[in-house]
Amino acid sequence: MASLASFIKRVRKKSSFCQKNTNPLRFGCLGAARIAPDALLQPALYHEDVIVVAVAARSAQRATTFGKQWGIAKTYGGPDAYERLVNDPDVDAIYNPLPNSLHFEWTLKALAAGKHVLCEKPMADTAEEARAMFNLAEEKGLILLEAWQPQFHPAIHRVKAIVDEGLLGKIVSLHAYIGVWGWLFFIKNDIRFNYDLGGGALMDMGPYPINLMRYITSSSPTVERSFAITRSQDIDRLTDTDLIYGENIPAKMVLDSDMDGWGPFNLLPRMPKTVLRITCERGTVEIHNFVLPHIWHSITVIPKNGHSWTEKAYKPTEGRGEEWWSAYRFQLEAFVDKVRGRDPRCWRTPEESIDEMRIIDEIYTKAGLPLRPQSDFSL
Ligand SMILES: NC(=O)C1=CN([C@@H]2O[C@H](COP(=O)(O)OP(=O)(O)OC[C@H]3O[C@@H](n4cnc5c(N)ncnc54)[C@H](OP(=O)(O)O)[C@@H]3O)[C@@H](O)[C@H]2O)C=CC1
Ligand SMILES: O=C1OC[C@@H](O)[C@H](O)[C@H]1O
Repeated sequence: MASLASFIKRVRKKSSFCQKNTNPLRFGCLGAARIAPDALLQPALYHEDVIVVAVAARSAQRATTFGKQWGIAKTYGGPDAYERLVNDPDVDAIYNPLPNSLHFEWTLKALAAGKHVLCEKPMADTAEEARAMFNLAEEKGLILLEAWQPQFHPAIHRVKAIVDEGLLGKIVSLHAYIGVWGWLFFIKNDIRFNYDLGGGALMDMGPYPINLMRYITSSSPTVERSFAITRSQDIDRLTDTDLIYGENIPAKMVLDSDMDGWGPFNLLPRMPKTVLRITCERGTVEIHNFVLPHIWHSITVIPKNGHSWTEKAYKPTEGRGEEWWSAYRFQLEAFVDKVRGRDPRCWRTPEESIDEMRIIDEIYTKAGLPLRPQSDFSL
Protein backbone atom coordinates (compact mmCIF):
# COMPACT_ATOMS: atom_id res chain seq x y z
CA MET A 1 0.00 0.00 0.00
CA ALA A 2 2.80 2.39 0.97
CA SER A 3 4.63 1.64 -2.26
CA LEU A 4 1.45 2.26 -4.30
CA ALA A 5 1.00 5.64 -2.60
CA SER A 6 4.63 6.47 -3.29
CA PHE A 7 4.22 5.45 -6.97
CA ILE A 8 1.15 7.71 -7.34
CA LYS A 9 2.99 10.63 -5.80
CA ARG A 10 5.97 10.10 -8.10
CA VAL A 11 3.95 10.08 -11.32
CA ARG A 12 1.22 12.58 -10.42
CA LYS A 13 1.41 15.81 -12.41
CA LYS A 14 1.58 19.14 -10.60
CA SER A 15 2.17 17.16 -7.43
CA SER A 16 3.34 20.02 -5.28
CA PHE A 17 3.75 23.79 -5.25
CA CYS A 18 6.08 25.82 -3.10
CA GLN A 19 6.75 29.37 -2.01
CA LYS A 20 9.23 30.99 -4.43
CA ASN A 21 12.38 32.90 -3.43
CA THR A 22 12.50 36.67 -3.99
CA ASN A 23 14.59 36.45 -7.19
CA PRO A 24 14.14 32.96 -8.58
CA LEU A 25 15.99 31.79 -11.69
CA ARG A 26 13.75 32.74 -14.63
CA PHE A 27 13.45 30.05 -17.31
CA GLY A 28 12.23 30.33 -20.88
CA CYS A 29 11.05 27.20 -22.69
CA LEU A 30 11.94 26.87 -26.39
CA GLY A 31 9.01 25.09 -28.00
CA ALA A 32 5.83 23.62 -26.56
CA ALA A 33 7.55 20.25 -26.59
CA ARG A 34 5.93 17.08 -25.28
CA ILE A 35 8.79 16.51 -22.87
CA ALA A 36 8.71 20.04 -21.40
CA PRO A 37 6.07 19.40 -18.70
CA ASP A 38 7.95 16.39 -17.26
CA ALA A 39 11.44 17.79 -17.71
CA LEU A 40 10.95 21.39 -16.63
CA LEU A 41 7.45 22.72 -15.97
CA GLN A 42 6.37 20.28 -13.32
CA PRO A 43 9.76 20.12 -11.48
CA ALA A 44 9.84 23.94 -11.54
CA LEU A 45 6.58 24.05 -9.57
CA TYR A 46 8.31 22.56 -6.57
CA HIS A 47 11.69 24.24 -6.84
CA GLU A 48 11.62 27.40 -4.72
CA ASP A 49 14.35 29.06 -6.79
CA VAL A 50 12.87 28.46 -10.28
CA ILE A 51 10.07 30.08 -12.20
CA VAL A 52 9.17 29.49 -15.84
CA VAL A 53 8.38 32.96 -17.15
CA ALA A 54 8.05 32.45 -20.90
CA VAL A 55 7.41 29.88 -23.61
CA ALA A 56 7.88 30.18 -27.38
CA ALA A 57 6.19 28.10 -30.06
CA ARG A 58 6.09 28.34 -33.82
CA SER A 59 2.33 28.74 -33.65
CA ALA A 60 0.95 31.62 -31.56
CA GLN A 61 -2.12 29.60 -30.66
CA ARG A 62 -0.04 26.70 -29.42
CA ALA A 63 2.11 29.05 -27.35
CA THR A 64 -1.00 30.63 -25.79
CA THR A 65 -2.67 27.30 -25.01
CA PHE A 66 0.52 25.88 -23.54
CA GLY A 67 1.14 29.06 -21.53
CA LYS A 68 -2.38 28.99 -20.09
CA GLN A 69 -2.18 25.32 -19.24
CA TRP A 70 1.05 25.78 -17.30
CA GLY A 71 0.53 29.27 -15.90
CA ILE A 72 3.38 30.77 -17.93
CA ALA A 73 2.98 34.57 -18.03
CA LYS A 74 4.64 35.40 -21.33
CA THR A 75 4.06 33.56 -24.60
CA TYR A 76 5.84 34.11 -27.90
CA GLY A 77 4.31 32.73 -31.10
CA GLY A 78 5.16 32.83 -34.79
CA PRO A 79 8.25 32.48 -36.95
CA ASP A 80 10.42 34.79 -34.79
CA ALA A 81 9.15 33.40 -31.46
CA TYR A 82 12.31 31.46 -30.56
CA GLU A 83 14.47 34.49 -31.41
CA ARG A 84 12.37 36.75 -29.16
CA LEU A 85 12.49 34.26 -26.31
CA VAL A 86 16.26 33.86 -26.27
CA ASN A 87 16.68 37.64 -26.37
CA ASP A 88 14.13 38.34 -23.64
CA PRO A 89 15.94 40.32 -20.88
CA ASP A 90 13.55 38.83 -18.29
CA VAL A 91 14.87 35.32 -18.98
CA ASP A 92 17.99 33.99 -17.20
CA ALA A 93 18.06 30.42 -18.50
CA ILE A 94 16.74 28.57 -21.53
CA TYR A 95 15.43 25.02 -21.66
CA ASN A 96 16.03 23.61 -25.16
CA PRO A 97 13.81 20.60 -25.98
CA LEU A 98 13.77 21.20 -29.74
CA PRO A 99 14.44 18.37 -32.22
CA ASN A 100 18.05 17.18 -31.98
CA SER A 101 19.16 18.99 -35.14
CA LEU A 102 18.15 22.32 -33.56
CA HIS A 103 19.97 21.87 -30.24
CA PHE A 104 23.14 23.34 -31.73
CA GLU A 105 21.71 26.49 -33.31
CA TRP A 106 19.36 27.49 -30.49
CA THR A 107 21.78 26.68 -27.69
CA LEU A 108 24.43 28.83 -29.39
CA LYS A 109 21.91 31.66 -29.83
CA ALA A 110 20.83 31.43 -26.20
CA LEU A 111 24.42 31.40 -24.93
CA ALA A 112 25.29 34.32 -27.20
CA ALA A 113 22.36 36.20 -25.61
CA GLY A 114 23.90 35.55 -22.17
CA LYS A 115 21.54 32.78 -20.99
CA HIS A 116 22.42 29.58 -19.16
CA VAL A 117 21.12 26.53 -21.06
CA LEU A 118 19.63 23.19 -20.09
CA CYS A 119 19.70 21.36 -23.43
CA GLU A 120 17.93 18.07 -24.12
CA LYS A 121 19.83 14.90 -24.94
CA PRO A 122 21.56 14.10 -27.21
CA MET A 123 23.55 17.30 -26.96
CA ALA A 124 23.76 17.87 -30.72
CA ASP A 125 23.93 16.09 -34.06
CA THR A 126 27.69 15.45 -33.90
CA ALA A 127 30.64 15.62 -31.50
CA GLU A 128 32.00 18.62 -33.38
CA GLU A 129 28.79 20.57 -32.70
CA ALA A 130 28.77 19.57 -29.03
CA ARG A 131 32.36 20.78 -28.63
CA ALA A 132 31.52 24.17 -30.16
CA MET A 133 28.54 24.55 -27.80
CA PHE A 134 30.63 23.93 -24.68
CA ASN A 135 33.43 26.17 -25.98
CA LEU A 136 30.98 29.05 -26.26
CA ALA A 137 29.52 28.36 -22.80
CA GLU A 138 33.00 28.45 -21.31
CA GLU A 139 33.93 31.61 -23.19
CA LYS A 140 30.77 33.30 -21.91
CA GLY A 141 31.09 31.93 -18.35
CA LEU A 142 27.63 30.35 -18.58
CA ILE A 143 26.25 27.02 -17.43
CA LEU A 144 25.41 24.51 -20.16
CA LEU A 145 24.09 21.09 -19.17
CA GLU A 146 22.93 18.18 -21.31
CA ALA A 147 19.67 16.94 -19.83
CA TRP A 148 20.60 13.29 -19.41
CA GLN A 149 18.46 13.03 -16.31
CA PRO A 150 19.09 9.47 -14.98
CA GLN A 151 22.54 10.52 -13.81
CA PHE A 152 20.88 12.67 -11.14
CA HIS A 153 18.62 9.92 -9.75
CA PRO A 154 19.49 7.94 -6.59
CA ALA A 155 18.80 4.59 -8.31
CA ILE A 156 21.73 5.10 -10.66
CA HIS A 157 24.00 6.17 -7.78
CA ARG A 158 22.99 3.05 -5.88
CA VAL A 159 23.93 0.75 -8.78
CA LYS A 160 27.37 2.37 -8.97
CA ALA A 161 27.79 2.08 -5.20
CA ILE A 162 26.97 -1.65 -5.30
CA VAL A 163 29.58 -2.21 -8.02
CA ASP A 164 32.17 0.00 -6.31
CA GLU A 165 31.66 -1.67 -2.91
CA GLY A 166 33.56 -4.61 -4.44
CA LEU A 167 31.49 -7.46 -2.99
CA LEU A 168 31.01 -8.85 -6.49
CA GLY A 169 34.57 -8.21 -7.68
CA LYS A 170 35.60 -6.50 -10.91
CA ILE A 171 33.24 -5.91 -13.81
CA VAL A 172 33.63 -8.62 -16.45
CA SER A 173 31.03 -7.56 -19.05
CA LEU A 174 28.00 -5.36 -19.65
CA HIS A 175 24.77 -5.90 -21.52
CA ALA A 176 22.31 -3.08 -22.21
CA TYR A 177 18.98 -3.41 -23.97
CA ILE A 178 16.20 -0.95 -24.75
CA GLY A 179 13.16 -2.11 -26.69
CA VAL A 180 9.99 -0.05 -27.14
CA TRP A 181 6.87 -0.09 -29.30
CA GLY A 182 7.33 2.38 -32.15
CA TRP A 183 3.62 2.38 -33.03
CA LEU A 184 2.48 3.23 -29.54
CA PHE A 185 5.13 5.57 -28.20
CA PHE A 186 5.78 7.69 -31.26
CA ILE A 187 3.46 9.43 -33.67
CA LYS A 188 3.93 8.51 -37.32
CA ASN A 189 5.91 11.60 -38.31
CA ASP A 190 7.78 11.77 -34.98
CA ILE A 191 10.97 13.84 -34.92
CA ARG A 192 12.77 10.60 -33.96
CA PHE A 193 12.19 9.17 -37.43
CA ASN A 194 13.34 12.23 -39.38
CA TYR A 195 16.97 12.28 -40.54
CA ASP A 196 17.05 16.04 -41.16
CA LEU A 197 15.89 16.61 -37.57
CA GLY A 198 18.64 14.40 -36.13
CA GLY A 199 16.48 11.30 -35.73
CA GLY A 200 17.34 7.63 -35.33
CA ALA A 201 17.04 5.02 -32.58
CA LEU A 202 20.66 5.54 -31.57
CA MET A 203 20.30 9.32 -31.31
CA ASP A 204 17.14 8.95 -29.27
CA MET A 205 17.97 6.08 -26.92
CA GLY A 206 21.76 5.70 -27.22
CA PRO A 207 22.62 8.37 -24.63
CA TYR A 208 21.01 6.28 -21.85
CA PRO A 209 23.12 3.09 -21.98
CA ILE A 210 26.23 4.76 -23.41
CA ASN A 211 26.36 7.22 -20.51
CA LEU A 212 25.22 4.77 -17.87
CA MET A 213 27.94 2.25 -18.75
CA ARG A 214 30.45 5.09 -18.86
CA TYR A 215 29.35 6.19 -15.39
CA ILE A 216 29.36 2.68 -13.90
CA THR A 217 32.81 1.80 -15.29
CA SER A 218 34.25 5.35 -14.91
CA SER A 219 35.67 4.95 -18.40
CA SER A 220 35.14 5.88 -22.02
CA PRO A 221 34.57 3.11 -24.59
CA THR A 222 35.89 2.21 -28.00
CA VAL A 223 33.37 1.09 -30.59
CA GLU A 224 34.31 -2.36 -31.89
CA ARG A 225 31.43 -3.23 -34.21
CA SER A 226 27.96 -2.02 -35.03
CA PHE A 227 25.08 -3.20 -37.12
CA ALA A 228 21.89 -1.30 -37.91
CA ILE A 229 18.46 -2.13 -39.28
CA THR A 230 16.92 0.91 -40.92
CA ARG A 231 13.24 1.85 -41.01
CA SER A 232 13.70 4.49 -43.74
CA GLN A 233 16.59 6.15 -45.54
CA ASP A 234 19.46 6.60 -43.03
CA ILE A 235 17.11 6.23 -40.02
CA ASP A 236 18.04 3.33 -37.78
CA ARG A 237 15.18 1.40 -36.26
CA LEU A 238 17.62 -0.82 -34.36
CA THR A 239 21.33 -0.75 -33.61
CA ASP A 240 23.31 -3.64 -32.22
CA THR A 241 26.75 -2.53 -31.03
CA ASP A 242 29.81 -4.03 -29.36
CA LEU A 243 31.93 -1.68 -27.29
CA ILE A 244 34.92 -2.02 -24.97
CA TYR A 245 34.85 0.01 -21.77
CA GLY A 246 37.76 0.58 -19.38
CA GLU A 247 40.36 -2.14 -19.15
CA ASN A 248 38.89 -4.53 -21.65
CA ILE A 249 35.28 -4.76 -20.45
CA PRO A 250 33.16 -5.93 -23.41
CA ALA A 251 29.73 -4.32 -23.63
CA LYS A 252 26.82 -5.23 -25.88
CA MET A 253 24.17 -2.59 -26.54
CA VAL A 254 20.95 -3.25 -28.44
CA LEU A 255 18.49 -0.41 -29.06
CA ASP A 256 15.19 -1.20 -30.74
CA SER A 257 12.77 1.66 -31.33
CA ASP A 258 10.09 -0.52 -32.92
CA MET A 259 10.12 -4.02 -31.47
CA ASP A 260 8.76 -6.90 -33.50
CA GLY A 261 5.98 -8.95 -32.00
CA TRP A 262 6.17 -12.72 -31.69
CA GLY A 263 4.01 -15.79 -32.32
CA PRO A 264 1.70 -16.22 -35.31
CA PHE A 265 2.36 -13.40 -37.82
CA ASN A 266 4.31 -11.62 -35.04
CA LEU A 267 0.99 -10.42 -33.68
CA LEU A 268 1.69 -10.92 -30.00
CA PRO A 269 3.40 -7.89 -28.46
CA ARG A 270 6.61 -8.16 -26.43
CA MET A 271 6.90 -6.18 -23.21
CA PRO A 272 8.95 -2.98 -23.66
CA LYS A 273 12.11 -3.29 -21.63
CA THR A 274 15.11 -1.21 -20.58
CA VAL A 275 17.71 -3.19 -18.71
CA LEU A 276 21.41 -3.07 -17.94
CA ARG A 277 23.12 -6.24 -16.71
CA ILE A 278 26.54 -5.84 -15.11
CA THR A 279 28.36 -9.14 -14.86
CA CYS A 280 31.11 -9.15 -12.25
CA GLU A 281 33.63 -11.79 -11.16
CA ARG A 282 31.43 -12.98 -8.29
CA GLY A 283 27.90 -12.14 -9.39
CA THR A 284 25.66 -9.82 -11.38
CA VAL A 285 23.70 -6.60 -10.87
CA GLU A 286 20.70 -5.78 -13.02
CA ILE A 287 18.80 -2.52 -13.19
CA HIS A 288 15.43 -2.41 -14.91
CA ASN A 289 14.12 0.92 -16.20
CA PHE A 290 17.27 3.00 -16.03
CA VAL A 291 15.66 5.44 -18.52
CA LEU A 292 12.95 6.78 -16.20
CA PRO A 293 13.95 5.34 -12.82
CA HIS A 294 11.61 7.62 -10.86
CA ILE A 295 8.49 6.03 -12.36
CA TRP A 296 9.63 2.60 -11.27
CA HIS A 297 12.87 0.64 -11.20
CA SER A 298 14.38 -2.46 -9.67
CA ILE A 299 17.98 -3.28 -8.83
CA THR A 300 18.66 -6.99 -8.45
CA VAL A 301 21.93 -8.31 -7.08
CA ILE A 302 22.75 -11.97 -7.67
CA PRO A 303 25.97 -13.07 -5.94
CA LYS A 304 27.42 -16.36 -7.25
CA ASN A 305 27.65 -17.65 -3.69
CA GLY A 306 24.81 -16.42 -1.56
CA HIS A 307 21.30 -15.12 -1.68
CA SER A 308 20.12 -12.62 -4.26
CA TRP A 309 18.15 -9.52 -3.34
CA THR A 310 16.23 -6.69 -4.99
CA GLU A 311 16.44 -3.04 -4.00
CA LYS A 312 14.92 0.28 -4.97
CA ALA A 313 16.46 3.71 -4.38
CA TYR A 314 14.22 6.75 -4.72
CA LYS A 315 15.63 8.96 -1.96
CA PRO A 316 19.23 10.20 -1.94
CA THR A 317 21.47 9.06 0.89
CA GLU A 318 22.68 12.64 1.32
CA GLY A 319 21.72 16.12 0.17
CA ARG A 320 18.31 17.51 -0.69
CA GLY A 321 15.67 15.31 -2.32
CA GLU A 322 12.47 13.42 -1.60
CA GLU A 323 11.58 9.90 -2.62
CA TRP A 324 8.82 11.31 -4.90
CA TRP A 325 11.19 13.63 -6.81
CA SER A 326 11.62 12.70 -10.46
CA ALA A 327 15.05 12.40 -12.08
CA TYR A 328 14.18 15.67 -13.85
CA ARG A 329 13.63 17.37 -10.48
CA PHE A 330 17.01 16.15 -9.21
CA GLN A 331 18.53 17.41 -12.46
CA LEU A 332 16.94 20.84 -12.00
CA GLU A 333 18.32 20.97 -8.47
CA ALA A 334 21.84 20.39 -9.79
CA PHE A 335 21.44 22.92 -12.61
CA VAL A 336 20.28 25.66 -10.23
CA ASP A 337 23.03 24.83 -7.73
CA LYS A 338 25.61 25.25 -10.47
CA VAL A 339 24.14 28.56 -11.69
CA ARG A 340 24.06 29.83 -8.11
CA GLY A 341 27.72 28.91 -7.59
CA ARG A 342 27.03 25.95 -5.27
CA ASP A 343 28.52 22.48 -5.74
CA PRO A 344 25.80 20.18 -7.06
CA ARG A 345 25.65 16.68 -5.62
CA CYS A 346 26.55 15.33 -9.05
CA TRP A 347 27.19 16.88 -12.42
CA ARG A 348 27.60 15.97 -16.06
CA THR A 349 30.78 17.42 -17.52
CA PRO A 350 31.21 18.88 -21.02
CA GLU A 351 33.74 16.10 -21.76
CA GLU A 352 31.10 13.44 -20.99
CA SER A 353 28.55 15.03 -23.32
CA ILE A 354 31.09 15.50 -26.11
CA ASP A 355 32.28 11.90 -25.67
CA GLU A 356 28.70 10.62 -25.90
CA MET A 357 28.42 12.31 -29.31
CA ARG A 358 31.85 10.93 -30.38
CA ILE A 359 30.58 7.43 -29.57
CA ILE A 360 27.29 7.98 -31.44
CA ASP A 361 29.23 9.29 -34.46
CA GLU A 362 31.50 6.22 -34.39
CA ILE A 363 28.60 3.79 -34.07
CA TYR A 364 26.85 5.29 -37.10
CA THR A 365 30.08 5.13 -39.09
CA LYS A 366 30.73 1.49 -38.10
CA ALA A 367 27.13 0.60 -38.98
CA GLY A 368 27.58 2.12 -42.44
CA LEU A 369 25.16 5.00 -41.80
CA PRO A 370 25.97 8.70 -42.23
CA LEU A 371 26.42 10.99 -39.22
CA ARG A 372 23.36 13.11 -38.52
CA PRO A 373 23.53 16.29 -40.65
CA GLN A 374 25.93 18.92 -39.32
CA SER A 375 24.15 22.27 -38.90
CA ASP A 376 25.22 25.04 -41.26
CA PHE A 377 24.40 27.65 -38.60
CA SER A 378 27.11 29.95 -37.31
CA LEU A 379 26.90 32.98 -35.05
N1 LIG B 1 15.46 13.61 -21.21
C1 LIG B 1 14.39 12.89 -21.49
O1 LIG B 1 13.93 12.11 -20.67
C2 LIG B 1 13.72 13.05 -22.82
C3 LIG B 1 14.31 13.83 -23.77
N2 LIG B 1 13.72 14.03 -24.97
C4 LIG B 1 14.40 14.92 -25.93
O2 LIG B 1 13.65 16.12 -26.02
C5 LIG B 1 13.64 16.62 -27.34
C6 LIG B 1 12.21 16.82 -27.79
O3 LIG B 1 11.49 15.63 -27.74
P1 LIG B 1 9.87 15.64 -27.73
O4 LIG B 1 9.39 16.50 -26.65
O5 LIG B 1 9.43 14.25 -27.79
O6 LIG B 1 9.62 16.35 -29.13
P2 LIG B 1 8.34 17.03 -29.82
O7 LIG B 1 7.93 16.18 -30.96
O8 LIG B 1 7.34 17.43 -28.82
O9 LIG B 1 9.05 18.31 -30.48
C7 LIG B 1 9.68 19.27 -29.72
C8 LIG B 1 9.40 20.65 -30.24
O10 LIG B 1 10.20 20.90 -31.37
C9 LIG B 1 9.68 22.04 -32.02
N3 LIG B 1 10.08 22.06 -33.41
C10 LIG B 1 10.82 23.01 -33.98
N4 LIG B 1 11.05 22.75 -35.26
C11 LIG B 1 10.43 21.61 -35.53
C12 LIG B 1 10.28 20.84 -36.71
N5 LIG B 1 10.83 21.21 -37.86
N6 LIG B 1 9.54 19.72 -36.62
C13 LIG B 1 8.99 19.33 -35.46
N7 LIG B 1 9.11 20.03 -34.31
C14 LIG B 1 9.80 21.16 -34.36
C15 LIG B 1 8.20 22.03 -31.75
O11 LIG B 1 8.00 23.27 -31.13
P3 LIG B 1 6.76 24.25 -31.35
O12 LIG B 1 5.99 24.04 -30.10
O13 LIG B 1 7.41 25.55 -31.50
O14 LIG B 1 6.02 23.81 -32.58
C16 LIG B 1 7.99 20.91 -30.73
O15 LIG B 1 7.17 21.34 -29.67
C17 LIG B 1 14.47 15.65 -28.15
O16 LIG B 1 15.78 16.13 -28.22
C18 LIG B 1 14.45 14.36 -27.33
O17 LIG B 1 15.61 13.58 -27.51
C19 LIG B 1 12.49 13.49 -25.25
C20 LIG B 1 11.86 12.68 -24.35
C21 LIG B 1 12.45 12.35 -23.07
O1 LIG C 1 14.68 10.47 -24.01
C1 LIG C 1 13.82 9.66 -24.22
O2 LIG C 1 13.41 8.85 -23.20
C2 LIG C 1 12.26 8.06 -23.30
C3 LIG C 1 12.07 7.56 -24.70
O3 LIG C 1 10.88 6.84 -24.80
C4 LIG C 1 12.07 8.71 -25.66
O4 LIG C 1 11.99 8.25 -26.98
C5 LIG C 1 13.33 9.45 -25.56
O5 LIG C 1 13.33 10.62 -26.34
